[in-house]
Amino acid sequence: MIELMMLGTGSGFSRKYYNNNALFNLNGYKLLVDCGHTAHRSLNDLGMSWHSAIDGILITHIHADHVGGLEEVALDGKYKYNKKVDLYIAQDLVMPLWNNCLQGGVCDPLHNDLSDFFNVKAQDEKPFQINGIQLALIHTEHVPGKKSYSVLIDDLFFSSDAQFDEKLIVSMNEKTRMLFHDCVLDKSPIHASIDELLTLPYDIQEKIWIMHYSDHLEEYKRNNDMGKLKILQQHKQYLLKN
Ligand SMILES: Nc1ccn([C@@H]2O[C@@H]3COP(=O)(O)O[C@H]3[C@H]2O)c(=O)n1
Ligand SMILES: [Zn+2]
Ligand SMILES: [Zn+2]
Repeated sequence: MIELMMLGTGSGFSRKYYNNNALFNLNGYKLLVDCGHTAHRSLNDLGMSWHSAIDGILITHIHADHVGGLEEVALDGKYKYNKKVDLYIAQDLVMPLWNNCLQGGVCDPLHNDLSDFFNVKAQDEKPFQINGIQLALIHTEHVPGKKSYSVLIDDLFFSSDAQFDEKLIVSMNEKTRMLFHDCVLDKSPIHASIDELLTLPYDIQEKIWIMHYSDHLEEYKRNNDMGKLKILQQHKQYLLKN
């Protein structure tokens, strides 16, 4: 069984839709894909809290809309709930996450390693399993020179933040049933844009759910053709597989 609830569907600096963070239920294991700085407010809006709502977190890359909520999980986990969640992350992001992001906020003389706060499950790009469901990280281009990953979850593709890569989308279309893709409404050198996604044939567009969009989505939709693309909505529960 796979369910999805987006804690947010907004672009990096969205005020309206919160950070693009995805709460998957994988046969009962609750995996949060990316934990940005709005994740806790979003959970609170739903009457939930990270310590009961999350078993593990997967991080795709180091931008605040994807990692900004981790400090609370680390500190609250250690000092309030005595709970360490699993942390799935590409091997080559472990040091950047610790050195350039979390260490300053959470370290003290007794706790100076990511594993003091999380059950770190570093991954390469080989498939791995969570609760009987296969996942794999796929290195994708986002900011030039900065490591970033998309994720395959069973027969679902989740881009996180990625440039438009037609070859990758075509190959993922063959392998997967649904594609969740970031989509900016203006041009961007680091994210797929709606104009780029609309160059894809209709049979591929039909399988794409856009996310990580700008706050003026509704206005854009009223005035522009969105082809066959579907819009992934914040706080809506999707049953993706029985
Ligand atoms: N080279 C870059 C790097 C970052 N950015 C902006 O910063 C945001 C960080 O989160 P994001 O969701 O990846 O979106 C990025 C851009 O808005 C950008 O516009 N150009
Ligand atoms: Zn982002
Ligand atoms: Zn990003």
